[in-house]
Amino acid sequence: MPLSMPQTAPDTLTLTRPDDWHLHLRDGEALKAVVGDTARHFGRAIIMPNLKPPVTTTEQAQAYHDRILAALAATEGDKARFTPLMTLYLTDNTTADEIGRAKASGIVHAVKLYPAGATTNSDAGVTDLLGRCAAALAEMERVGMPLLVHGEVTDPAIDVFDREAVFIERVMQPLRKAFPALKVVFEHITTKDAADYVMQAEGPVAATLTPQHLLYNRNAIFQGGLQPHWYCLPILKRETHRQALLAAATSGSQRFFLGTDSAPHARGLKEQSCGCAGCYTALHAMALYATAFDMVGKLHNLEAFASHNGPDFYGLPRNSDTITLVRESYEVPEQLPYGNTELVPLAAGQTLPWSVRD
Ligand SMILES: NC(=O)N[C@@H](CC(=O)O)C(=O)O
Ligand SMILES: [Zn+2]
Ligand SMILES: [Zn+2]
Repeated sequence: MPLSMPQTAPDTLTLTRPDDWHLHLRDGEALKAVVGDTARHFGRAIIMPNLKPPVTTTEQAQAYHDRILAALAATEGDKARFTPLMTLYLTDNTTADEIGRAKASGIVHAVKLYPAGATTNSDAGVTDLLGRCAAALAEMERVGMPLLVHGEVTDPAIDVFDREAVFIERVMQPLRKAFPALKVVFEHITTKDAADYVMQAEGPVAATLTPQHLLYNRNAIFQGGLQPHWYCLPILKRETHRQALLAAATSGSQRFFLGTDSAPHARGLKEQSCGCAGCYTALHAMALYATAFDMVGKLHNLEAFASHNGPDFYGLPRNSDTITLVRESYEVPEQLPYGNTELVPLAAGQTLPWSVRD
């Protein structure tokens, strides 16, 4: 066989233990229900701060961190192994001092921008980034604290499918011009526009990609009827975007890494007249990502995406142990317990070609 022929895809794949760089764990009973799913396969996760009320101070982040570890200890999870990496929710009132405290804490690893009104629990979000948050951003740039961005404009005149692309010109470019050394992660990108922007931008910019945006296009939301469990924000886009995202994720570029955006909502809150946005993937994220990488013959680039690029960008050590993926079918459960209700995972009832050897 000539050397240039693609290698036959393997049936087992051992990789450095991955991390999840974008995760919603919620709080209380919901937290207890889901934290074990992430801790089973991932070493660390960046914990989103969009609780009610949001996590806006280092003190609140410390308390939330401790609740996560307590919830983990109360499940069968291994407390010593999983590390929650905390974030602060940026508001119009976040001070440079608060950024200093966050940096000094050692447990807060990033600050999250939610444009006000863009997504779940974003009411307290930022109304005017450069106008209101310049002092906080300057301090973040100075101390090397990454800004994580939900990149959608909220202008009602902009079509919901165009909100990410318009965000690049209206917010991302002015932000990066004003703070060129600020580390920025364009979270859960969903368009070719965002993938191209991140690939070509100068300076410390990266992006996370979810399994749903690599595997599905917007047809999934309407397949045979309205499918609320495929509804998340930013919303799934057309097939050309999915292909561009999958190409970026599997390219080997260091700028793209794993962030599930696993976002649990009780079944009843998704299956109602006004359903919540968010897909639950913590349980089977690695099986979903392996399926996506395998589809384009790029399993050999999964380890960089899942386990290397994230810690390298954040300036953290890579994990030292491993997990093993096997080409054995995995049946996604129809539902999972969630406090006194239930949770429907993404692709519930379907069979995936890959699973994690537990
Ligand atoms: N992705 C989602 O659709 N929902 C997230 C919020 C977010 O990440 O935008 C949630 O908290 O439910
Ligand atoms: Zn978001
Ligand atoms: Zn999210």
